[in-house]
Amino acid sequence: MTGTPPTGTPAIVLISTGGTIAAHRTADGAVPALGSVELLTAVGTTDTGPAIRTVDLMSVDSSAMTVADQFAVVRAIADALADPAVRGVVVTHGTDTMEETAFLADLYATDDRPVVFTGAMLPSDSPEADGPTNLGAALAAVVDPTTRGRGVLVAMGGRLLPACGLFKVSTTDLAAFDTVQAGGPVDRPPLSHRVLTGPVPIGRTARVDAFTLYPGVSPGLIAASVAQNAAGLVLAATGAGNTHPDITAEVALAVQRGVIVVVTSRVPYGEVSATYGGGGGAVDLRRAGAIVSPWLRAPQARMALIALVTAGHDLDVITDFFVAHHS
Ligand SMILES: NC(=O)C[C@H](N)C(=O)O
Repeated sequence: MTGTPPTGTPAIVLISTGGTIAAHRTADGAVPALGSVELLTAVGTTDTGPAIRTVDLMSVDSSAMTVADQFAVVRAIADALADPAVRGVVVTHGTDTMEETAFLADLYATDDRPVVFTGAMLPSDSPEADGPTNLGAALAAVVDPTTRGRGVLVAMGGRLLPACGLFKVSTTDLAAFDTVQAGGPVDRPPLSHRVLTGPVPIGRTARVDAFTLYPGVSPGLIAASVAQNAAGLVLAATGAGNTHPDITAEVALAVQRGVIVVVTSRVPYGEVSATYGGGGGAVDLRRAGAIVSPWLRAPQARMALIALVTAGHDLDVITDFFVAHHS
Protein backbone atom coordinates (compact mmCIF):
# COMPACT_ATOMS: atom_id res chain seq x y z
CA MET A 1 0.00 0.00 0.00
CA THR A 2 2.86 2.39 0.72
CA GLY A 3 5.49 3.67 -1.64
CA THR A 4 6.27 6.87 -3.48
CA PRO A 5 4.26 6.71 -6.69
CA PRO A 6 5.21 9.48 -9.10
CA THR A 7 2.93 12.38 -9.95
CA GLY A 8 0.13 11.31 -12.28
CA THR A 9 -0.40 7.83 -10.80
CA PRO A 10 -3.45 7.21 -8.56
CA ALA A 11 -2.50 7.81 -4.95
CA ILE A 12 -3.43 9.18 -1.57
CA VAL A 13 -1.10 11.90 -0.35
CA LEU A 14 -0.09 11.73 3.31
CA ILE A 15 1.26 14.99 4.75
CA SER A 16 2.89 14.78 8.19
CA THR A 17 3.33 17.84 10.42
CA GLY A 18 4.24 16.43 13.84
CA GLY A 19 1.98 16.33 16.92
CA THR A 20 1.49 13.56 19.44
CA ILE A 21 0.79 11.03 16.71
CA ALA A 22 4.47 11.42 15.76
CA ALA A 23 5.79 11.93 19.29
CA HIS A 24 8.19 9.96 21.43
CA ARG A 25 8.36 10.44 25.19
CA THR A 26 11.69 11.87 26.33
CA ALA A 27 13.11 13.03 29.66
CA ASP A 28 12.17 16.55 28.53
CA GLY A 29 8.61 15.69 27.60
CA ALA A 30 6.94 14.26 24.51
CA VAL A 31 8.20 15.70 21.22
CA PRO A 32 7.52 14.83 17.57
CA ALA A 33 10.00 12.28 16.22
CA LEU A 34 8.37 10.27 13.42
CA GLY A 35 7.95 11.07 9.75
CA SER A 36 5.16 9.96 7.47
CA VAL A 37 6.76 6.66 6.38
CA GLU A 38 7.19 5.59 10.02
CA LEU A 39 3.60 6.58 10.74
CA LEU A 40 2.43 4.37 7.90
CA THR A 41 4.59 1.48 9.07
CA ALA A 42 2.84 1.65 12.44
CA VAL A 43 -0.56 1.32 10.73
CA GLY A 44 0.69 -1.90 9.19
CA THR A 45 -2.00 -2.17 6.51
CA THR A 46 -1.37 -4.61 3.72
CA ASP A 47 -4.50 -4.23 1.62
CA THR A 48 -4.43 -3.40 -2.04
CA GLY A 49 -5.76 0.15 -1.82
CA PRO A 50 -4.20 3.04 -3.67
CA ALA A 51 -0.53 3.78 -3.14
CA ILE A 52 0.45 6.51 -0.74
CA ARG A 53 2.70 9.42 -1.61
CA THR A 54 4.32 10.91 1.49
CA VAL A 55 5.23 14.51 2.30
CA ASP A 56 7.16 15.31 5.50
CA LEU A 57 6.14 18.94 5.71
CA MET A 58 7.19 19.82 9.26
CA SER A 59 7.66 18.19 12.64
CA VAL A 60 6.18 20.44 15.32
CA ASP A 61 3.87 20.33 18.28
CA SER A 62 0.73 22.00 16.95
CA SER A 63 0.60 24.36 19.92
CA ALA A 64 3.81 25.90 18.57
CA MET A 65 2.54 26.34 15.01
CA THR A 66 2.57 29.81 13.53
CA VAL A 67 -0.06 31.16 11.18
CA ALA A 68 2.58 30.84 8.45
CA ASP A 69 2.91 27.13 9.31
CA GLN A 70 -0.86 26.72 9.09
CA PHE A 71 -0.98 28.32 5.65
CA ALA A 72 1.95 26.10 4.62
CA VAL A 73 -0.19 23.05 5.48
CA VAL A 74 -3.07 24.41 3.39
CA ARG A 75 -0.70 25.11 0.47
CA ALA A 76 0.68 21.56 0.72
CA ILE A 77 -2.87 20.20 0.44
CA ALA A 78 -3.53 22.39 -2.61
CA ASP A 79 -0.22 21.25 -4.17
CA ALA A 80 -1.20 17.61 -3.62
CA LEU A 81 -4.64 18.09 -5.15
CA ALA A 82 -3.15 19.87 -8.17
CA ASP A 83 -2.43 16.33 -9.44
CA PRO A 84 -5.77 15.02 -10.78
CA ALA A 85 -4.64 11.44 -10.10
CA VAL A 86 -4.66 12.10 -6.35
CA ARG A 87 -7.74 10.55 -4.71
CA GLY A 88 -7.53 12.56 -1.53
CA VAL A 89 -5.23 13.80 1.21
CA VAL A 90 -4.56 12.77 4.81
CA VAL A 91 -2.84 15.24 7.13
CA THR A 92 -1.35 14.13 10.45
CA HIS A 93 -1.37 17.04 12.89
CA GLY A 94 -1.22 17.77 16.60
CA THR A 95 -4.61 17.99 18.25
CA ASP A 96 -4.08 21.25 20.16
CA THR A 97 -4.71 23.40 17.09
CA MET A 98 -6.16 20.84 14.68
CA GLU A 99 -9.54 22.61 14.71
CA GLU A 100 -7.84 25.74 13.39
CA THR A 101 -5.65 24.29 10.64
CA ALA A 102 -8.30 21.81 9.47
CA PHE A 103 -10.86 24.63 9.28
CA LEU A 104 -8.40 26.89 7.43
CA ALA A 105 -7.96 24.07 4.92
CA ASP A 106 -11.75 23.73 4.71
CA LEU A 107 -12.04 27.43 3.82
CA TYR A 108 -9.88 26.87 0.74
CA ALA A 109 -11.32 23.46 -0.23
CA THR A 110 -12.59 23.89 -3.75
CA ASP A 111 -13.02 20.36 -5.01
CA ASP A 112 -14.85 17.25 -3.89
CA ARG A 113 -11.87 15.07 -3.12
CA PRO A 114 -11.63 14.17 0.57
CA VAL A 115 -9.13 15.81 2.89
CA VAL A 116 -8.96 14.14 6.31
CA PHE A 117 -6.94 15.34 9.29
CA THR A 118 -5.95 12.98 12.05
CA GLY A 119 -3.71 12.86 15.12
CA ALA A 120 -3.41 11.12 18.44
CA MET A 121 -3.84 11.71 22.13
CA LEU A 122 -1.13 9.24 23.19
CA PRO A 123 2.47 9.39 21.96
CA SER A 124 3.53 6.87 19.33
CA ASP A 125 5.75 4.94 21.79
CA SER A 126 2.94 4.54 24.31
CA PRO A 127 1.70 0.92 24.67
CA GLU A 128 -1.84 2.09 23.91
CA ALA A 129 -0.93 4.53 21.15
CA ASP A 130 -4.10 5.60 19.32
CA GLY A 131 -2.30 7.11 16.33
CA PRO A 132 -2.16 3.99 14.13
CA THR A 133 -5.92 3.35 14.52
CA ASN A 134 -6.70 6.99 13.79
CA LEU A 135 -4.42 7.11 10.76
CA GLY A 136 -5.93 3.85 9.47
CA ALA A 137 -9.40 5.39 9.86
CA ALA A 138 -8.32 8.55 8.02
CA LEU A 139 -6.85 6.54 5.12
CA ALA A 140 -10.04 4.47 4.93
CA ALA A 141 -12.15 7.65 4.96
CA VAL A 142 -10.30 9.07 1.97
CA VAL A 143 -11.26 6.09 -0.21
CA ASP A 144 -14.84 5.92 1.12
CA PRO A 145 -17.10 7.41 -1.60
CA THR A 146 -19.42 8.93 1.03
CA THR A 147 -16.74 11.37 2.17
CA ARG A 148 -16.56 13.17 -1.19
CA GLY A 149 -17.77 16.76 -1.14
CA ARG A 150 -18.12 16.92 2.66
CA GLY A 151 -15.30 19.39 3.13
CA VAL A 152 -12.32 18.76 5.35
CA LEU A 153 -12.96 16.03 7.93
CA VAL A 154 -11.24 15.00 11.15
CA ALA A 155 -10.83 11.32 12.09
CA MET A 156 -10.17 10.87 15.82
CA GLY A 157 -11.16 8.31 18.43
CA GLY A 158 -13.62 6.45 16.21
CA ARG A 159 -15.40 9.62 15.07
CA LEU A 160 -15.30 11.29 11.65
CA LEU A 161 -16.38 14.91 12.05
CA PRO A 162 -16.46 17.92 9.75
CA ALA A 163 -13.75 20.49 10.47
CA CYS A 164 -16.30 23.30 10.33
CA GLY A 165 -17.60 23.84 13.86
CA LEU A 166 -15.13 21.40 15.41
CA PHE A 167 -13.40 22.01 18.73
CA LYS A 168 -11.27 20.08 21.17
CA VAL A 169 -13.41 19.05 24.13
CA SER A 170 -11.00 16.95 26.16
CA THR A 171 -7.32 17.18 27.02
CA THR A 172 -7.20 13.42 27.56
CA ASP A 173 -10.09 11.48 25.96
CA LEU A 174 -9.21 9.64 22.77
CA ALA A 175 -12.39 11.00 21.19
CA ALA A 176 -11.08 14.49 21.88
CA PHE A 177 -13.29 16.50 19.52
CA ASP A 178 -16.91 17.44 19.13
CA THR A 179 -18.86 19.91 17.02
CA VAL A 180 -20.37 23.10 18.35
CA GLN A 181 -23.86 22.25 17.22
CA ALA A 182 -25.15 19.20 19.06
CA GLY A 183 -27.15 17.12 16.63
CA GLY A 184 -25.33 17.92 13.42
CA PRO A 185 -22.58 19.77 11.65
CA VAL A 186 -22.55 23.51 11.06
CA ASP A 187 -23.58 24.20 7.46
CA ARG A 188 -20.81 25.23 5.13
CA PRO A 189 -21.82 27.58 2.33
CA PRO A 190 -22.06 25.70 -1.00
CA LEU A 191 -18.94 25.70 -3.18
CA SER A 192 -20.59 28.19 -5.54
CA HIS A 193 -20.75 30.70 -2.66
CA ARG A 194 -17.17 30.28 -1.54
CA VAL A 195 -15.26 33.54 -1.20
CA LEU A 196 -11.77 32.11 -0.71
CA THR A 197 -11.32 30.73 -4.19
CA GLY A 198 -8.00 32.38 -5.00
CA PRO A 199 -4.62 30.76 -4.46
CA VAL A 200 -3.63 30.07 -0.86
CA PRO A 201 -1.63 33.15 0.22
CA ILE A 202 2.14 33.10 0.51
CA GLY A 203 3.88 35.58 2.81
CA ARG A 204 2.35 38.01 5.31
CA THR A 205 -1.18 37.44 6.45
CA ALA A 206 -3.45 39.78 8.39
CA ARG A 207 -2.96 40.00 12.13
CA VAL A 208 -6.09 39.05 14.07
CA ASP A 209 -6.12 38.88 17.86
CA ALA A 210 -8.58 36.95 19.99
CA PHE A 211 -9.66 37.62 23.57
CA THR A 212 -11.77 35.74 26.04
CA LEU A 213 -14.04 38.15 27.96
CA TYR A 214 -14.85 37.87 31.68
CA PRO A 215 -16.13 40.03 34.54
CA GLY A 216 -13.67 42.87 35.06
CA VAL A 217 -11.96 42.48 31.67
CA SER A 218 -10.03 45.62 30.75
CA PRO A 219 -11.06 47.48 27.59
CA GLY A 220 -7.36 48.36 27.43
CA LEU A 221 -6.70 44.88 25.99
CA ILE A 222 -8.67 45.84 22.90
CA ALA A 223 -7.08 49.29 22.74
CA ALA A 224 -3.60 47.73 22.93
CA SER A 225 -4.38 45.31 20.14
CA VAL A 226 -5.67 48.14 17.94
CA ALA A 227 -2.58 50.22 18.76
CA GLN A 228 -0.47 47.29 17.56
CA ASN A 229 -2.24 47.37 14.20
CA ALA A 230 -4.49 44.34 14.50
CA ALA A 231 -6.66 44.17 11.39
CA GLY A 232 -9.28 42.17 13.23
CA LEU A 233 -10.40 41.16 16.69
CA VAL A 234 -12.34 38.10 17.80
CA LEU A 235 -14.09 38.33 21.16
CA ALA A 236 -15.09 35.15 22.95
CA ALA A 237 -17.80 36.89 24.97
CA THR A 238 -19.87 35.45 27.79
CA GLY A 239 -23.10 33.55 27.16
CA ALA A 240 -24.78 34.16 23.82
CA GLY A 241 -22.33 36.96 22.97
CA ASN A 242 -22.54 39.50 25.80
CA THR A 243 -20.12 41.59 27.83
CA HIS A 244 -19.70 44.85 29.83
CA PRO A 245 -20.75 48.16 28.28
CA ASP A 246 -17.16 49.47 28.54
CA ILE A 247 -16.10 46.78 26.06
CA THR A 248 -18.85 47.88 23.68
CA ALA A 249 -17.48 51.44 23.78
CA GLU A 250 -13.98 50.18 22.97
CA VAL A 251 -15.34 47.99 20.17
CA ALA A 252 -17.01 51.08 18.66
CA LEU A 253 -13.64 52.89 18.68
CA ALA A 254 -11.90 49.91 17.09
CA VAL A 255 -14.54 49.69 14.35
CA GLN A 256 -14.18 53.43 13.66
CA ARG A 257 -10.51 52.78 13.02
CA GLY A 258 -11.36 50.12 10.44
CA VAL A 259 -10.73 47.08 12.64
CA ILE A 260 -13.14 44.22 11.97
CA VAL A 261 -14.56 42.85 15.20
CA VAL A 262 -16.25 39.44 15.43
CA VAL A 263 -18.19 38.42 18.53
CA THR A 264 -18.45 34.78 19.45
CA SER A 265 -18.84 32.99 22.78
CA ARG A 266 -16.63 31.32 25.34
CA VAL A 267 -19.45 28.76 25.82
CA PRO A 268 -18.75 25.54 23.90
CA TYR A 269 -22.15 24.64 22.44
CA GLY A 270 -25.12 26.50 20.97
CA GLU A 271 -25.91 29.51 18.83
CA VAL A 272 -24.58 33.01 19.48
CA SER A 273 -27.21 35.65 18.75
CA ALA A 274 -28.08 39.28 19.27
CA THR A 275 -30.62 38.77 22.06
CA TYR A 276 -29.51 40.89 25.01
CA GLY A 277 -29.14 44.65 25.36
CA GLY A 278 -28.15 46.69 28.41
CA GLY A 279 -25.11 48.31 26.82
CA GLY A 280 -22.92 45.20 26.69
CA GLY A 281 -25.26 42.74 25.02
CA ALA A 282 -24.74 41.34 21.55
CA VAL A 283 -27.46 43.76 20.38
CA ASP A 284 -25.22 46.63 21.53
CA LEU A 285 -22.03 45.08 20.19
CA ARG A 286 -23.67 44.71 16.79
CA ARG A 287 -24.81 48.34 16.88
CA ALA A 288 -21.21 49.28 17.67
CA GLY A 289 -20.26 47.64 14.36
CA ALA A 290 -19.26 44.14 15.44
CA ILE A 291 -20.20 41.03 13.45
CA VAL A 292 -21.95 38.31 15.46
CA SER A 293 -20.68 34.81 14.56
CA PRO A 294 -23.60 32.45 15.18
CA TRP A 295 -21.64 29.21 15.17
CA LEU A 296 -17.94 29.59 14.56
CA ARG A 297 -16.15 29.84 17.90
CA ALA A 298 -13.09 32.01 18.50
CA PRO A 299 -10.30 29.74 17.17
CA GLN A 300 -12.12 29.08 13.87
CA ALA A 301 -13.60 32.60 13.62
CA ARG A 302 -10.06 33.94 13.92
CA MET A 303 -8.74 31.71 11.12
CA ALA A 304 -11.64 32.81 8.90
CA LEU A 305 -11.02 36.48 9.64
CA ILE A 306 -7.30 36.12 8.91
CA ALA A 307 -8.08 34.47 5.56
CA LEU A 308 -10.86 36.90 4.59
CA VAL A 309 -8.95 40.08 5.50
CA THR A 310 -5.78 38.80 3.82
CA ALA A 311 -7.83 38.20 0.66
CA GLY A 312 -8.96 41.84 0.79
CA HIS A 313 -12.66 41.21 1.44
CA ASP A 314 -14.74 44.08 2.81
CA LEU A 315 -17.03 44.21 5.83
CA ASP A 316 -20.15 43.21 3.86
CA VAL A 317 -18.55 40.06 2.43
CA ILE A 318 -17.11 39.16 5.82
CA THR A 319 -20.47 39.69 7.54
CA ASP A 320 -22.19 37.48 4.94
CA PHE A 321 -19.51 34.83 5.43
CA PHE A 322 -20.24 34.47 9.15
CA VAL A 323 -24.01 34.52 8.63
CA ALA A 324 -23.64 31.76 5.99
CA HIS A 325 -22.18 29.43 8.66
CA HIS A 326 -25.58 28.73 10.11
CA SER A 327 -27.33 25.78 11.65
N1 LIG B 1 -2.45 15.38 21.24
C1 LIG B 1 -1.64 16.27 20.66
O1 LIG B 1 -1.34 16.14 19.50
C2 LIG B 1 -1.19 17.41 21.51
C3 LIG B 1 0.11 18.05 21.09
N2 LIG B 1 0.52 19.03 22.09
C4 LIG B 1 -0.01 18.77 19.75
O2 LIG B 1 -0.98 19.44 19.54
O3 LIG B 1 0.88 18.68 18.94
